[in-house]
Amino acid sequence: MSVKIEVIKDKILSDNYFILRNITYDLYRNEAEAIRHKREVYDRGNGATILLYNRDKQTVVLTRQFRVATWVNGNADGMLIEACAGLLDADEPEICARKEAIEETGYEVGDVEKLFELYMSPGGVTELIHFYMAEYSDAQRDNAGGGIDDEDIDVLELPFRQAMEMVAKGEIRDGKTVILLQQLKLRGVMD
Ligand SMILES: Nc1nc2c(ncn2[C@@H]2O[C@H](COP(=O)(O)OP(=O)(O)O[C@H]3O[C@H](CO)[C@@H](O)[C@H](O)[C@@H]3O)[C@@H](O)[C@H]2O)c(=O)[nH]1
Ligand SMILES: [Mg+2]
Repeated sequence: MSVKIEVIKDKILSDNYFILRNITYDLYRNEAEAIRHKREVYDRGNGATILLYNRDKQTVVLTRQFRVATWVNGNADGMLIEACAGLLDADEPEICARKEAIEETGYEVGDVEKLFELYMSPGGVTELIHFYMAEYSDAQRDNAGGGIDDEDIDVLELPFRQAMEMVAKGEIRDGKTVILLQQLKLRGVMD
């Protein structure tokens, strides 16, 4: 199948902090007649996320913070449990993952493993997230974590089994975090 796209109009609706665009384009598929689409696209940049796990202790390190986007959409107190993550800004993805681990959880990890890069909400959000995991040890704790600037992040060290139960009960309901926990389960290194 060959696809051709001809952009008719590309308008910035907001560039207040991130960028919201409205793109009008003609989509030609298989030389057929054009279909005209008008779509809003939200560009918040790309990100990296990293799951820290300890095989000996059978634990993972997660974060908990207030997420206003979930609060306006049914999450009563707005608090969300997540693997640590952040926007790339000017960093390479692996550098970003390591930085976020130190800033948010306090752990300075050694080897990190790249899993994959996933679009998280392709209907309208540009974000591509780079996924990593890394083993951590108590000795790698450099600081208490908690984030930078106005971030106010709790660090949670949880038994892996409890984290999986929390997914089943709907207490962990962040997509990237569920994907990472399931990847760890698939490895067979956690009970
Ligand atoms: N002033 C202002 N600050 C903002 C705004 N949006 C975000 N920020 C600030 O920008 C920083 C973003 O923190 P990061 O740790 O880099 O990103 P994140 O919010 O944890 O997560 C991002 O990355 C993940 C992917 O790796 C994503 O899953 C997540 O949706 C998000 O994009 C935070 O200090 C946050 O307060 C905004 O609209 N206005
Ligand atoms: Mg973050």
